[in-house]
Amino acid sequence: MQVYAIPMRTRFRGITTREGLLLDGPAGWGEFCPFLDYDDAESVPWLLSALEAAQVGWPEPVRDRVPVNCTVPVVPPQRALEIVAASGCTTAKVKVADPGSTLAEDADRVAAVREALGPGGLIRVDANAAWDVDAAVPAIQALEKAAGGLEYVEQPCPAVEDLAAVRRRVSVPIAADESIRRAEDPMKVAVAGAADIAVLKVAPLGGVRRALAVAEACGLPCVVSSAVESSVGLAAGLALAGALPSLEHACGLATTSLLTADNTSSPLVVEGGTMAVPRRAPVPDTLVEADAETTAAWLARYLRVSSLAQQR
Ligand SMILES: O=C(O)CCC(=O)C1=CC=C[C@@H](O)[C@@H]1C(=O)O
Ligand SMILES: [Mg+2]
Repeated sequence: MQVYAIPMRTRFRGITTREGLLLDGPAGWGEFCPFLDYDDAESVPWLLSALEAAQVGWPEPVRDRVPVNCTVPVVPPQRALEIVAASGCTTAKVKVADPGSTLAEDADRVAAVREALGPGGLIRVDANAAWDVDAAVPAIQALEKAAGGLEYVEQPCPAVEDLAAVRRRVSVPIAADESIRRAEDPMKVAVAGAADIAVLKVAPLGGVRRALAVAEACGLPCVVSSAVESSVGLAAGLALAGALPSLEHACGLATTSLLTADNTSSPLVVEGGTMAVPRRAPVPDTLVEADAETTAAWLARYLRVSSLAQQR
């Protein structure tokens, strides 16, 4: 068992260092890396996902490569343009509605992304549930105009009912993310007519097989998105994207670009806007080791969550 701490290139999801615990078994390596604001109960599916990778392995894929989007954090327009241009991707996801960014700054960021992609590229935005319905509608309309069209808007509001209300008032498709990965019942989204697309994150959903079951039950087109894991954990996201019966949208799996280093000398890389579907996770032979205090905290978290998982 190994604990890592990798500095990030820029602040993303409120963090500047990505930490996690790597564990291995007969099937290979898994990554247990719930964000620090997840409590022990919410961390159980993250552990189940890591154990699936280490002890069981993943279902057979139905494709060898998957299309991926590049991810644009809350950065100035010129930096956003550089990120997209360097990515080789034709789809970009832009973080918006961050406390540190105004709607005007978000609009400038998506306009710069459109300049980098050209008219044929696809732009999606992610508000991470920051708006209420009355703020979401005009904000989405403004961002759609600035972007010259949006593929979809991810989680504009917290509640499923609000997603449904926004969906009735805007022409941009709605993707559900937090309503899937942090929900007691991920199916509620489809039942409420709240989204056009389901965003699946393999770790919070408890592994590839559990995520495939959610995809089948919700009956929506799916996008697989990472939890900004190192390549060890990212492999599970690619395995999920590789095993989905249908895949109509680029996946948010090009996120090792947000990290300053990786835990392996065989990182999972983007080539021509796509990534290969691995059969096993890469071996962590270049671990970015965490300090003693961080290591002890993660080992203690692992033991607490393991105990909870065994009680299920
Ligand atoms: O989907 C992507 O392009 C990259 C992953 C990504 O956006 C996220 C990863 C983890 C948590 C969030 O910050 C964010 C998301 O909400 O999808
Ligand atoms: Mg999201």
